[in-house]
Amino acid sequence: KEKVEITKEQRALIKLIVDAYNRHQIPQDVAKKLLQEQYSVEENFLLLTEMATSQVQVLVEFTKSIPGFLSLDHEDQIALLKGSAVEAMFLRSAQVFSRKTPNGHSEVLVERIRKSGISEEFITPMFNFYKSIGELHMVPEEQAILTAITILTPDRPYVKDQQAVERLQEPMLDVLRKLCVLQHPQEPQYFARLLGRLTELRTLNHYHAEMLTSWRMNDHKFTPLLCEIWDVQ
Ligand SMILES: COc1ccc(-c2nc3ccccc3n2[C@H](C(=O)Nc2c(C)cccc2C)C2CCCCC2)c(OC)c1
Repeated sequence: KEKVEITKEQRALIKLIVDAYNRHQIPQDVAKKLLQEQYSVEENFLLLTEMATSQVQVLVEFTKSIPGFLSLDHEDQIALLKGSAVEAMFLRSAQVFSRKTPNGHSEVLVERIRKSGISEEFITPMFNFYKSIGELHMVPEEQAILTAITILTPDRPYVKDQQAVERLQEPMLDVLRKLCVLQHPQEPQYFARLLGRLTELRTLNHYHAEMLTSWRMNDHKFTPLLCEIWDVQ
């Protein structure tokens, strides 16, 4: 049985990524806000665009802390951020969703999201994803490194030097694989299941623009940053 060991360098990499991930957290009060009261469809849409806008700003700061990212070609840096922002948002939403909200409250959260204004057809795939993330019971290290791996996806549109991105993603994949083996010894397939979530995440990418434009209200306003990141307006 191969003895899995995290090297000193890998421990330093984990610490660097986790610190950056914790440093750049958006106010987690969105779930609390949602539990407090029922908002109108318009208020929910505004809350969503505010949350998404601040999430993109947080994502940029987190990404800048990934070793080697700032040495990539500048246009490739933009392509990686643009290509992963929506996935990072859903990953973050899934983590907020599956965080231990006091029991009984998660039904309230589910109801609030169901009635938020999002079109019926997107609720099932979105909740399926949140549930599949929740079932993994990821530890914070895994969440932070999985987000870094999502950002460092070499085959995003318009990335020119994919090899350079692969060289940054590989050490992250290696350290995540070791973490999974050490944190979930009973589940040898845990690492594979974790990566499988990234595939599910990409499918949410396809719907996200329509999720927004089909929000049950008229004249959807987006911030300039969101127009950049989301394929809307
Ligand atoms: C594109 O369509 C989406 C995207 C995300 C959600 C979403 N899933 C959530 C799960 C738990 C808690 C809140 C959740 N959100 C929204 C939110 O803010 N997500 C969020 C963001 C955006 C950034 C950082 C962090 C988070 C949590 C609430 C926005 C206000 C209406 C209700 C959803 C969504 O719900 C209908 C539709």
